[in-house]
Amino acid sequence: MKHKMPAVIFAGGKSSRMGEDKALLPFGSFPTLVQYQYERLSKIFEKIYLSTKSAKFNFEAPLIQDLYSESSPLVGLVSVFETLDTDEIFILSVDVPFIEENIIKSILKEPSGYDAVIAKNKGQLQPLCGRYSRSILPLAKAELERGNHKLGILLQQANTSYMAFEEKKAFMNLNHPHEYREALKIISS
Ligand SMILES: Nc1nc2c(ncn2[C@@H]2O[C@H](COP(=O)(O)OP(=O)(O)OP(=O)(O)O)[C@@H](O)[C@H]2O)c(=O)[nH]1
Ligand SMILES: [Mg+2]
Repeated sequence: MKHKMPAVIFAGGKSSRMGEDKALLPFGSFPTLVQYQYERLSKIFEKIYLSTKSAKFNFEAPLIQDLYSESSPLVGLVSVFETLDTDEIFILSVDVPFIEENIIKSILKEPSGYDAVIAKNKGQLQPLCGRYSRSILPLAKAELERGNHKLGILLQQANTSYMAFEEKKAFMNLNHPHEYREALKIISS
């Protein structure tokens, strides 16, 4: 059975390190990385939204547009809770194509009651792979108003549960062109 908690793919960044919009890069057998992530999450979640600044995608999917002009995942997070009428969401970044179903499912199994349940891989925080509750919104909004966009700091202040993983590849993050090229080799092998 698919999970009722909505999932949101964050895909509204500037991709300044990639040099072109990474959400729209071809990936695997899909025309874009965002569609690849969307299809994978569709196996787990009933409903998936795309968090973005603009309607830039070439396939049908529900969008949540940013309500603020600054650029950061925090802007996406606040906009999601101010748009959707839902208590909890699962967030995944568009640029982690090798994230595994069992990682997501183990995060979903954690009891609720936290402001956030976030993956930590080899000690490194993965703020865009985790569950967020609406209870984090006042703190998130205050940080946004202060211009402090660091999710790590928000999570430190919140009642956050961290789930430890020791994965080699699953959290590989595509920020630079060489990381995209490496990911293309992995997906085609
Ligand atoms: N909705 C939304 N998503 C964002 C925003 N800024 C970043 N993201 C997403 O958050 C995720 C992680 O951000 P980064 O890896 O830093 O991506 P980025 O900001 O596009 O890339 P850089 O410009 O190289 O930092 C990516 O999936 C981005 O698409 C934003 O302002 N709004
Ligand atoms: Mg960024």
